[in-house]
Amino acid sequence: MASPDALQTPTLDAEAPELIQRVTEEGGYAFSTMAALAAGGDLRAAEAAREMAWEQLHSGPWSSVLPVWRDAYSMACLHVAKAQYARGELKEAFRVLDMGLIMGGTLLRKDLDAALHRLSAETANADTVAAKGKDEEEGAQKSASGRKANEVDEAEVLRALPRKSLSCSPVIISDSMAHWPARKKWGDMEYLKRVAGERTVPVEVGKNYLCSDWKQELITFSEFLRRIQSFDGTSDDPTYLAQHPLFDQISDLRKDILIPDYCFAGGGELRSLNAWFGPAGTVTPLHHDPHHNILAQVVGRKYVRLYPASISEELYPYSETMLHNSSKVDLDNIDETQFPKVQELEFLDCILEEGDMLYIPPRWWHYVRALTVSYSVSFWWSDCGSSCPS
Ligand SMILES: O=C(O)CCC(=O)C(=O)O
Ligand SMILES: [Fe+2]
Repeated sequence: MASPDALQTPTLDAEAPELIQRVTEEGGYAFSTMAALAAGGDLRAAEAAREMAWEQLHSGPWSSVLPVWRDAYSMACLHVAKAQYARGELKEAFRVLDMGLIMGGTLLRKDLDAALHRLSAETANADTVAAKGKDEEEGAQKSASGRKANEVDEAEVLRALPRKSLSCSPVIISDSMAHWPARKKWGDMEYLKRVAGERTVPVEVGKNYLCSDWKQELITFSEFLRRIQSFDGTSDDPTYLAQHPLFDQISDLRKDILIPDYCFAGGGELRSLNAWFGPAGTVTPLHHDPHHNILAQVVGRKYVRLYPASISEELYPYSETMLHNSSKVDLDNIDETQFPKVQELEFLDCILEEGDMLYIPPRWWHYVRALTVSYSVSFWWSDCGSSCPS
């Protein structure tokens, strides 16, 4: 049951008049009227305001959405959640606040976080028990060189990468995260359900993001964990919580990880922390990123294949702007007529074991396949000009 006192929203209370003024200047008269009613606790007005802001967020490409509408969306979410909370509708309030964090602007983030914190504390003792499943383990198979990426010769590649300090080459860093609380806690589904079960997260469903039937969904973390447990690799497509800033969204999970010191070497600046959680069989197709990356393997194992930035043209990057950092080559099923030389290209590969971190230099191509249920965290950072040669 919700406690009688309301969810506190100090930033909203302070910023509301100016925010409403700015929305009105952008023509959002109806929104402003509804927001004013919502401030008095009117749930239907709050929902109407949220709908209006949602429409604005979907009125064109994301980059053209005015920031004021993103803040307006957060504002409406806070009003909806407050009204739901007052009615004891805690699950609904969780979802709405998470939507505010995922889709909204930065202005009211503190209030969204504080409200979620309050809800989490109140539901901490809720019954979250469910059957614990077995991790799916995909056996690595022996094969000749020029093998497909899903045919891993474990003996050959295991720990094939050199172990040394960070350089311009990929390197595995072992035994550097034993002290992370996540290493002990995340193996326990009940813990994850307890701290994040009610939270809404964006997930990807499909073979991989380059496939036509790939889609995105918003589901609760509990539902996500249920899908991981029940995924058998045959009937459905895997659900992948991929490249999501989960730790900005769920502060309890952020407490479980530590930023590796390497990310600050050379005066670098941290760019993003992302979660990559999923069942065995998720694939991130061959692509490259502009930043330095430490991919930390907290739970489970992953196969990673890497090609240097210097051979980019031989990997047939897409020409479209959105996909220019992805390769047209499907490493799981290489089309040899279209890409005859790819089999001959040299690559590095490894199995990233639980507790390992992999340093991936900027613009190095990488393909990643989960061999078991897998929870990884990536840390992207930029340096100050002394970048590795491409
Ligand atoms: O783990 C994965 O599936 C992909 C990770 C990745 O591409 C990255 O960290 O940049
Ligand atoms: Fe990547």
